[in-house]
Amino acid sequence: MSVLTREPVDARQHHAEKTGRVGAGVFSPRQLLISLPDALRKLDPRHQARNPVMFVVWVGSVLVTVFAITDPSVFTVALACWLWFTVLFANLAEAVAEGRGRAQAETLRRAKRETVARRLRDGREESVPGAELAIGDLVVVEAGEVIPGDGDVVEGIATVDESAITGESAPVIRESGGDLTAVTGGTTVLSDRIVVRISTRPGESFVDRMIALVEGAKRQKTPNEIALTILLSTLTIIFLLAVTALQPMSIHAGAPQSVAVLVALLVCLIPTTIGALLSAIGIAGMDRLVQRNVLATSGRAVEAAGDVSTLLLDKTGTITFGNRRATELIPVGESTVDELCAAARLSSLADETSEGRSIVELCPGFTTVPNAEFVPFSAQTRMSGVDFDGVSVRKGAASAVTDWVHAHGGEVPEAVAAITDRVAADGATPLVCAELSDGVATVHGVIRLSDVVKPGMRERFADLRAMGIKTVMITGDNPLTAKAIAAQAGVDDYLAEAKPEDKLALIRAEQEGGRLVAMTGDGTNDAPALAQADVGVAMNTGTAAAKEAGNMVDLDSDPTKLIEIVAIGKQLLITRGALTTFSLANDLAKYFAILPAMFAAIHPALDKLNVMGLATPKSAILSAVIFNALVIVALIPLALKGVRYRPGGASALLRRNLLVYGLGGVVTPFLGIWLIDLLVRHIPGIG
Ligand SMILES: Nc1ncnc2c1ncn2[C@@H]1O[C@H](COP(=O)(O)OP(=O)(O)OP(=O)(O)O)[C@@H](O)[C@H]1O
Ligand SMILES: [K+]
Ligand SMILES: [Mg+2]
Repeated sequence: MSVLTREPVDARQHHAEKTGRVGAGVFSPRQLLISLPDALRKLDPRHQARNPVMFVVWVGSVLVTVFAITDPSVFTVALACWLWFTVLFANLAEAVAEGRGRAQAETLRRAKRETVARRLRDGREESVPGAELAIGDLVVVEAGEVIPGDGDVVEGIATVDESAITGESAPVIRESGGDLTAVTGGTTVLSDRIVVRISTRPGESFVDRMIALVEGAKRQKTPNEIALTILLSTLTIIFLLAVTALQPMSIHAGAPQSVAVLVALLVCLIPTTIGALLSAIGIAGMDRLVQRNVLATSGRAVEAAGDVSTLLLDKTGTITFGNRRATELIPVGESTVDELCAAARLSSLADETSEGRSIVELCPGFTTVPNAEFVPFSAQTRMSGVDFDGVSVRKGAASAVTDWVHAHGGEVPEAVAAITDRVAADGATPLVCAELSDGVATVHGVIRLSDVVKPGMRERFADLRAMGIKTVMITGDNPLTAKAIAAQAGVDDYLAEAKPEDKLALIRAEQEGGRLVAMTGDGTNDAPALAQADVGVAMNTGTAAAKEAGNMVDLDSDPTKLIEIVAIGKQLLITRGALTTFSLANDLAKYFAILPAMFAAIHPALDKLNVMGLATPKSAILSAVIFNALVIVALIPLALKGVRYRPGGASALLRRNLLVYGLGGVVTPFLGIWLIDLLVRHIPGIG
């Protein structure tokens, strides 16, 4: 089964082409033009009110426009225009960011086809529209048919084409039992026949939620965004008070200022750059995840990913390929290979897990057991088997079967421990097979389940270590196997014989230390832990319960995707920080442009502050406002693409960004305003 392998780079590019998803870094000026109508629509004050900083600019624009109409001059008209441009450019940033998601939503809508479902009722089949299915309904889907809704396969095995949602053309296998049961409405069955139990209401399906997500329809401010908005609003209020207080002082000094000039000063002082780009940065972060085939249900999860310090991965199917197969039978004591084979086969006849199926394949034969009562595998008991005619057969983890044999008064031969240790030391999983008949419990032998560590794991975990993230492997498997696989894969730590509640407890313990925990998983038994983790990434191949519990789904079902998710989260936080720094720093130069201009008439000494040698007070003020607006457009590409993130020490990164964006923020406006002034001074009535 190559279902879980991925050829990352080529496949993703191919995917981007196929689904029309634009690469995250690509930004073309054309997008600005396309998004213009949306940006104009966002001039609606109800929309502006959501962003306090830009709302102040909006109100200022209205005020200056009123003066430009009642008492027109070249200066006030130009000022009014550029104030409106400032608001428009901020809208444009958001509209461009949203526009990218809309293209993706369009592709997804195509996956939402009208379907006719073959519903099973009392053993009979009836045709109903896909939109009328209810949770719990059973539907039959055969080769060539579209799956009518999200659900879990409860019967059969089939290959499914999921390219409509993942963009990946290679078919995937979906089967009942085990951790590959989830199917998505809108995908197509390619071969065989499956029965699916519907798990979501129509209109709330996975594809519906994906569409809402990429369109940003349900986008809510994240906690960090809210905190930053409060900070920016506070600064805005302070500057508003300062500028208002300036007027009585100016009047007292004999140089009353026009409302237009006061508005210009205020707009230049308040943090408009970050205010304009904040929401675009958040949307772009989500978008970068979608580009990598990860869907997050909340922006909060993306942010948390940037601060994660511990990563929990399960072993089977995550670090290893997970298609554990029986490869060897080792009888012990009196038992022969044939006896072990027969017992192993019996205990696996109704075992729907891939392990169980592989045992039946390894031990062919015809067995019919009337009145058999099958005992399915559970992560709690770590055993599976069958009871019939007073005979019980069990196979399972060595410790579990040993306990079972002891409980029935039997003895486990000493050879068993040596064999299981040997098998486990290779990183394989030993299952012990035992039988209880006529009140006597006997061990038949050991089954070796082989599994292989995915390639490249060691390097990826080393990357995580460089990012300061600890990796912990958690597995239900025995300590020896766990140790062997942990060493092969290069994780920092491991927890063996973990039951679902142990996974949950481990996450809680890490979180108590104030650490943010990320976890990937696919099984129903992973669901509680996925829900508890700050970042819970469910594999798309996993069960519906796992996908419901987590706050992200990886369509590629690549557990190491978490490395990219963390990088995207970090990039989001860094971009926001860098542009905030730049925004606050670049307001500084504007004091030097505007304050001397305002008071040059009464305090000629202030002209010393006019270090840029700006032509006239009007040209100085207008140039500052124009620069303030243009810098927003200039930074849209950076806001969308994100500041580059390289794994490394956090303090080195902080120092570098302070230097680049802090110092850059101070210097750029001096240059920019000076250049704009060179042009503006030629406008009659200004220069
Ligand atoms: N079908 C099965 N029948 C009987 N025993 C099984 C079966 N599948 C697994 N086991 C035993 O139960 C143990 C626990 O399985 P479980 O699925 O909880 O964890 P795991 O798959 O080994 O690890 P992970 O948590 O990494 O997926 C296995 O290590 C194995 O010894
Ligand atoms: K500003
Ligand atoms: Mg498992």
